[in-house]
Amino acid sequence: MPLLQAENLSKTYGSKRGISYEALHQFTLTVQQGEFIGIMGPSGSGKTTLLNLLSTIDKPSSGKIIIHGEDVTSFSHHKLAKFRRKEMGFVFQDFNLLETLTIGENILLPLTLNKVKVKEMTPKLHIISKQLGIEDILEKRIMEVSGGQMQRAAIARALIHNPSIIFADEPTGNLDSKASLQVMNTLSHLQKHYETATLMVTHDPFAASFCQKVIFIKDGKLYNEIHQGNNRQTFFEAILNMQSLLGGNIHDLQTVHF
Ligand SMILES: Nc1ncnc2c1ncn2[C@@H]1O[C@H](COP(=O)(O)OP(=O)(O)OP(=O)(O)O)[C@@H](O)[C@H]1O
Repeated sequence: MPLLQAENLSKTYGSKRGISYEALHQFTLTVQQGEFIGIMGPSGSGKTTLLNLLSTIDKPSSGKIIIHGEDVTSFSHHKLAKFRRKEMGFVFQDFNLLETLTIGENILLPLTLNKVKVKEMTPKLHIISKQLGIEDILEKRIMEVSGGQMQRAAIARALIHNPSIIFADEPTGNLDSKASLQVMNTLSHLQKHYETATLMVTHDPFAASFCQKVIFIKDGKLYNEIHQGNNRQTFFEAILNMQSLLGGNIHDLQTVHF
């Protein structure tokens, strides 16, 4: 059974003046356990809309989302919130870490919200922070660490409760190329290690080259999908080609060191 199945998802946004806009049209997608999928497409093509629907943050206008065999579109608000806390992890472009907490306390948040006992939390924090190379900064606050360290802390927070799926929205959007490489290396290594499916929206072909598969969206519909195969450099070039077919951004054609 697939981990997630989205069937004929459509989303129409309405405005107060009565003008409506269909951002996503009958979109179908299957995600297997542990799969790492990139979502790309021109600005306004519907990527964030799709991520918000699949992560149950927003409701589709029509269509179904089945996760672990359950139709989550029929869940109550309360049941969805609980389901998200248990099954999902989130990584954002601007890290979304709380300034008043230390890095360690930020990473522990999902366990705190799930009411896990303190004595169970400590070993989990130790393991995940070591895997991400941030065990020395757990006592520090957000202002005292680099962007790359913040994003690695956010990845630790997304993984610490062993979710079945991570949703990442432009995780390298605020990072320089060295930090992007570190973040993508650790994210792809750990999602494999924990068999956590990962859906990542990105404009960055270098980040996308770490995925097993990239789907391209145009005008709210699936345009194409390409698979990594064995060579990340070749996959990166295939992503660039697809982006130029779609009218990609010239800034994406940067020099990348593999
Ligand atoms: N709340 C909303 N109300 C009305 N229209 C919206 C709303 N959210 C998004 N849209 C429209 O839906 C379309 C898809 O938006 P979406 O944010 O999903 O695109 P995107 O591919 O993520 O774009 P970007 O790469 O620029 O972030 C756009 O035309 C956008 O203007």
